[in-house]
Amino acid sequence: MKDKLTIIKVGGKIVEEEASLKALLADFAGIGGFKLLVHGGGRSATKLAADMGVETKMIDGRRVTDDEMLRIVTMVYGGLVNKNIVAGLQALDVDALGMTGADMNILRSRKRAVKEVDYGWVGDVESVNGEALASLLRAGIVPVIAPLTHDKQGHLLNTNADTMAGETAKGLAPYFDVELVYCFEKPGVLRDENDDASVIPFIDRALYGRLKEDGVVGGGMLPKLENALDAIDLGVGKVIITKASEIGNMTSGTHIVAKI
Ligand SMILES: Nc1ncnc2c1ncn2[C@@H]1O[C@H](COP(=O)(O)OP(=O)(O)O)[C@@H](O)[C@H]1O
Ligand SMILES: CC(=O)N[C@@H](CCC(=O)OP(=O)(O)O)C(=O)O
Repeated sequence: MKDKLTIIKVGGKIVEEEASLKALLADFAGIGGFKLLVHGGGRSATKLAADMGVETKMIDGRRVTDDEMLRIVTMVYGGLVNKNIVAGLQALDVDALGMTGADMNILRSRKRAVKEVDYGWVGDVESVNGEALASLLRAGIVPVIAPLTHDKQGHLLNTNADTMAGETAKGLAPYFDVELVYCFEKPGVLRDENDDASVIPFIDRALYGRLKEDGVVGGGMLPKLENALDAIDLGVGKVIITKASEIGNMTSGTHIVAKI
């Protein structure tokens, strides 16, 4: 039997506020066994960009990343957000190691081809060095991964943090029994975004198609659900989308399944 590994993805709204991040890190520190954290920080990047007079453009939950925006996201994700999380976890006696996809070549990607949209310096993941991550985990280290990848030609690429989490989970599935938790500020995927009691308990690919068509899910929820469904199809044992305060509770939130 494989050892259990818990992968937590935490995004923008939680990481940008000191109090919610602190609470999340304390809950993460309390998770037993092997664990890994993938973080976003989209909102912090948008804020810094605005302070610098740089406009943000998002399409289907993904950031259009020109030269200037790549510099901003590298500073925010690889620097500010990542290192604050690492310091916070070290204070809780979690032996965290902050990494981007370029470090140890853990996530290599290819610049997204221009079709209807030119996303600029955005990477689609091509390979995950699961072995390197597994050896870090087995050495007692807790990787903290920022949403940046590289193309092995010297370029960093901006990569959606939900994709980073899904790809990391798939890359580690041969080594561990992986549970992937996407956490955010709401209690799960909601039928009515303004009603926290309307959590959809199970979503499979067919239901996702209908929810997207009906406009029930949109924006940042699209990459989350697409990556969650891919992870379930490719060997990840369990995927849930839930509230940040519920990361230790694998029965909460929305469960992503192959078939309802
Ligand atoms: N049906 C839905 N249920 C819950 N959230 C939804 C739904 N549809 C769209 N969303 C939006 O998706 C957002 C989460 O995606 P995102 O902002 O990318 O989060 P994060 O940065 O935490 O990953 C929510 O804040 C919400 O506004
Ligand atoms: C290509 C792309 O969209 N990259 C994302 C990476 C950060 C992210 O996903 O952050 P959250 O999890 O906080 O949304 C972006 O720049 O917004």
